[in-house]
Amino acid sequence: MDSASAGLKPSALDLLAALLTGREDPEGGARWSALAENRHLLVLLTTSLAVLVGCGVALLVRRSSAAPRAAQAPPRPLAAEKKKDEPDPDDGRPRVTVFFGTQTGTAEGFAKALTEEAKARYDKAVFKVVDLDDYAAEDEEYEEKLKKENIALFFLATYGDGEPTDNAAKVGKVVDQLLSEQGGKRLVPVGLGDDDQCIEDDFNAWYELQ
Ligand SMILES: Cc1cc2nc3c(=O)[nH]c(=O)nc-3n(C[C@H](O)[C@H](O)[C@H](O)COP(=O)(O)O)c2cc1C
Repeated sequence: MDSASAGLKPSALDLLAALLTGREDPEGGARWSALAENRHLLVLLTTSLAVLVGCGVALLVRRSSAAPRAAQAPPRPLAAEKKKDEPDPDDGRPRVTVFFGTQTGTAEGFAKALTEEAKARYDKAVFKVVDLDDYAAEDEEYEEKLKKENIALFFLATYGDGEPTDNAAKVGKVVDQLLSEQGGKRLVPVGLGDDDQCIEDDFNAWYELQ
């Protein structure tokens, strides 16, 4: 039994139910007249209804607009990107730096070929191929950094009268002397190639000696 049929004034819920269902029952007339009598309650109910509908629409809009944005910008991986000059973590493994000085890519190609082969053979060492131009900015910095190298290999092309390439200009001609001055020990003999013949054969001949 609802409040209307009990002869009581309709409750707010009764009125809301009537509004939502649009029901016209015998007692409905009494409900609507009660509504008309209480204009404040009517305003309150319609405002509440509008707010409810508004919240629902806002929720739908937020949900539908949030989905494509998430698809456009996938979350970045949490692991921090390694900076270019960040030192490698010292995990006790031998470190081999393979430098190249090149003008047209030949020396770089040999440096990378040897590194790939060495990586496959010695998986306990860490190999790094380095463009000499990117290694340091000043002569002193080259010396300081070279002192800290563990094992270093150099692939250097020469031009003119044995001149170094542009990217190796700072150390190319003096690297051998520089390293021996710093107490470096020669691990493998110097290999010389002559492009007038077949430089790949020269490289392979040196490589077979190792
Ligand atoms: C203009 C020019 C000058 C060169 N001068 C020399 C030289 O003096 N001594 C030498 O051994 N090779 C010389 N070369 C050969 C290069 O060193 C050789 O082609 C080398 O493989 C190029 O290496 P890159 O591609 O790494 O720069 C010269 C090549 C050119 C094009």
